[in-house]
Amino acid sequence: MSATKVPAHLNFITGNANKLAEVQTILAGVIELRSQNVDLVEIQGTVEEVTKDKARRAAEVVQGPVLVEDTCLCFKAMNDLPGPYIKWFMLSLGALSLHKMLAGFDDKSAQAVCTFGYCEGPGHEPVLFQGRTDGVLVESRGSTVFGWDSCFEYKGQTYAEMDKSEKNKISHRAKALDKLKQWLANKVEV
Ligand SMILES: O=c1nc[nH]c2c1ncn2[C@H]1C[C@H](O)[C@@H](COP(=O)(O)OP(=O)(O)OP(=O)(O)O)O1
Ligand SMILES: [Mg+2]
Repeated sequence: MSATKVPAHLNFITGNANKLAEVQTILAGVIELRSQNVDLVEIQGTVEEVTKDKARRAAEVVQGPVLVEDTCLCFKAMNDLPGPYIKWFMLSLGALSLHKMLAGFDDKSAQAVCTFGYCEGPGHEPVLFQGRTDGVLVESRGSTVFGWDSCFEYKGQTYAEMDKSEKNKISHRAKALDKLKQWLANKVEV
């Protein structure tokens, strides 16, 4: 694999305004963040495969360096499904019914997984940065503005019940971005 150069700015390709807002906040003062809204095809596979493919497609579309991100919600009782397919369950069930997916199971453990992929350009191998946060799936509590935030409880509070600044300290996304920041700071070539 050829070495990936650490970029001077990032071009975050996403169709999700809530993700973008969190990433902007977390990376403020660290690196310049630009963004483009591109609806990318998402393949089936492991989250690593999905994110790498997303990064390669985005790099092809913009013909340059890109950052993408894929978010999973994994239920222990379902051996980590829905995982990368959580988006489709959210679109069908909505935040108010999502908890019913585990109605038949005692184990409500859930893990939020965020995987960023940075690709230097068409033909380059993407670099991945992943963060995971453990919680439980609960009946919706709090604002339903952002995906399953109101259904994912961490230490007694759902993501939707926390202040944004609190979520951004412990979230799957913050943990993944910590790794990205380290990579930027150390200028480690992967
Ligand atoms: O922190 C989060 N808190 C609550 N819900 C979240 C979070 N992060 C993503 N989500 C939702 C959005 C989508 O229903 C699914 C991930 O799907 P995912 O393909 O990664 O996101 P997306 O299609 O909305 O945007 P993108 O254009 O970046 O692919 O989980
Ligand atoms: Mg998506």
